[in-house]
Amino acid sequence: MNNITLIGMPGAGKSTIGVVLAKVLGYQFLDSDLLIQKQEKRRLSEIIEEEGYKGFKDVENRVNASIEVENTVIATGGSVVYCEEAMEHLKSIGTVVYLKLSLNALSKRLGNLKGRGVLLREGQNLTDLYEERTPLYEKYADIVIDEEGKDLEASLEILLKTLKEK
Ligand SMILES: Nc1ncnc2c1ncn2[C@@H]1O[C@H](COP(=O)(O)OP(=O)(O)O)[C@@H](O)[C@H]1O
Ligand SMILES: O=C(O)C1=C[C@@H](OP(=O)(O)O)[C@@H](O)[C@H](O)C1
Ligand SMILES: [Mg+2]
Repeated sequence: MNNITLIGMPGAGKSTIGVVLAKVLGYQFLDSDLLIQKQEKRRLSEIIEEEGYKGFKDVENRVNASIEVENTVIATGGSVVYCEEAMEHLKSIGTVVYLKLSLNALSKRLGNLKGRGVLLREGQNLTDLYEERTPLYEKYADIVIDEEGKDLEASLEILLKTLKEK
């Protein structure tokens, strides 16, 4: 199926770039974080607070693994790469694009991680998270887009060019 799924660290621009990409391609746009909130009738922060780290991942896995769409840009939450079943499903319904940004650039872009609802285990910081997740983003990516030093327009341009060449 002809979908494009965006993965990457929180703050990489999955939601921001995703909606513009969908417009340019004439696709639908789906933010799977919002789908989780809709299905659970709770905000992400409430799910994390009430269900804990593992509970949130179970919800995230279930919701993402159940997405059935066509011609859609799907912006995922940064933690979806922990969900094996969901990732295999997303790979089976389209192209997975990793929006890659250095730790340095991300830390400038992101404010308070907890306040943003980033899924952190006890004692984990942004560096730990980056090191833990980078191999997973790379493992699942069909395409890697390096956003370093690029504004939104430049990132979008290279993404469109890469998709066309594929
Ligand atoms: N080149 C860029 N591409 C995408 N977003 C950018 C860029 N530069 C700055 N930003 C900002 O970074 C943030 C990305 O947030 P968001 O789209 O919510 O990311 P994600 O969904 O990956 O967590 C937004 O505030 C956006 O304005
Ligand atoms: O990376 C994370 O741990 C998370 C990122 C959030 O989405 P964004 O990646 O869109 O910020 C959201 O899914 C959730 O709060 C957990
Ligand atoms: Mg997002």
